[in-house]
Amino acid sequence: MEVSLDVSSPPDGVCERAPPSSLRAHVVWTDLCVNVQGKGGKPSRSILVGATGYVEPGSILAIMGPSGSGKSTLLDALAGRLAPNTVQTGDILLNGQSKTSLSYGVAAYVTQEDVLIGTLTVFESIMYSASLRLPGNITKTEKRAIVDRTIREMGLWDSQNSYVGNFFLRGLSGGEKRRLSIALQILTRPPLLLLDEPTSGLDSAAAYFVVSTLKNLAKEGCTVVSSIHQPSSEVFALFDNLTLLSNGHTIYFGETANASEFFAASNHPCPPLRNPSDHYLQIINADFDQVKHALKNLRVDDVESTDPLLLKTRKNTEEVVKTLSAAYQKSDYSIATRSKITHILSQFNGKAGLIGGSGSHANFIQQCVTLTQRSFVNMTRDPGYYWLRVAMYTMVGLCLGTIFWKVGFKYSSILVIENTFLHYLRILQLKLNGADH
Ligand SMILES: Nc1ncnc2c1ncn2[C@@H]1O[C@H](COP(=O)(O)OP(=O)(O)OP(=O)(O)O)[C@@H](O)[C@H]1O
Repeated sequence: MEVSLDVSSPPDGVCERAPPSSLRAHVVWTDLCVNVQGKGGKPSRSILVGATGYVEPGSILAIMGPSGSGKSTLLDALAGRLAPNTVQTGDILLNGQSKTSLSYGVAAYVTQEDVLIGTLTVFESIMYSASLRLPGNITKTEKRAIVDRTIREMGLWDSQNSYVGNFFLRGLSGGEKRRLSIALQILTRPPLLLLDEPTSGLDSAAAYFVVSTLKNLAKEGCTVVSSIHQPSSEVFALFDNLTLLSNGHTIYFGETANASEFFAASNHPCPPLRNPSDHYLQIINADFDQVKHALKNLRVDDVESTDPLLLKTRKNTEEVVKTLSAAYQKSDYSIATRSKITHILSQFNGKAGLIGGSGSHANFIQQCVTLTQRSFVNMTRDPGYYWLRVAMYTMVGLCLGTIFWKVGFKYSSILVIENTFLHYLRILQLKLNGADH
């Protein structure tokens, strides 16, 4: 996959639109549980168990864990967008107050799937989004500057005139689409930015670039929470805090740099020269049990010599997860997390700390004009959506039109039309009867 990073404008630059201090988001969650209701009398299933943590403006939190460990569930709970078949207990507080729903502009969420319009170029996608979401009172030049800066920040400068792409149209690579999705969300500099696997589909250089950009947004005062799969050691080191989940249980929450101490104290030290994030994930990923089993069946024992963690000496993951989770609950890291939460909440004691979004998006007319324009561009460029329909309706028009061709304007013309229909019906009936026999 080829990505073009605009090295002439490194991400650590512009802070013109950082959220003001009144719009900074301190988020804490305590004893957060999410259960999925069972269908047809089946018991409910826990997908997040007693998660406790915090994230502050200026810092970036990584949510890591094997597939199905509950990363997206935690992000969804923080964003208030859990599925209707789930039940949430525990507290999520935004600036000390219970968060029911977030005001417009407070939080932005980059989902795991890219939701983009394939017929627009990168520039158009960001420009239309800017017209819809930036305040109506900013000038065209300011808007253009914000769009250009966002394109540069996400390393999309060289491909700004490329189409996003769809079934009919070859467009951006998967990584570029991912960066465009992020660009659309950081455009408004939201106080709280949640991202579900923003680096999936990116190579290590592009992943580093994206996370560096997120880190710079955090430095501007944004609160960033991101789930991430298998980061390189350089990318991993960019995160300030880490929450490690396995099967919904918290294995670790705390400073990223302290995780190695915790694992060492729990008899799972990270071997020298190993990427720490790979090490933590290998220990808590039950899929490696199956790898071990499969390799044992294939008698591939010599793999043990290169990676003792994976084969004979590997303990059952379920046991390891239970031990680590219990060790974390009793550890100083868990105590430190709770006392930090108390400290954060004490800042908002008695104060109305719930931030409201700027609410400053384009007015109704501006939205209507932008959406109509975007829809027209989309329709005219999409052969499936527009041109095929034009062809289909022309054909239908011709078929119906020929029935009335030269029938005249007399009363008897109605009979001619009726007879024509009856004639067609008779042919149809005969054909059907013929098919029956
Ligand atoms: N609404 C739901 N209904 C039923 N099961 C759900 C629901 N949401 C999540 N789950 C289940 O909960 C578990 C955790 O899901 P989640 O999407 O949070 O995992 P994840 O760590 O983000 O995984 P991945 O890395 O593969 O995206 C999975 O087993 C998933 O099937």
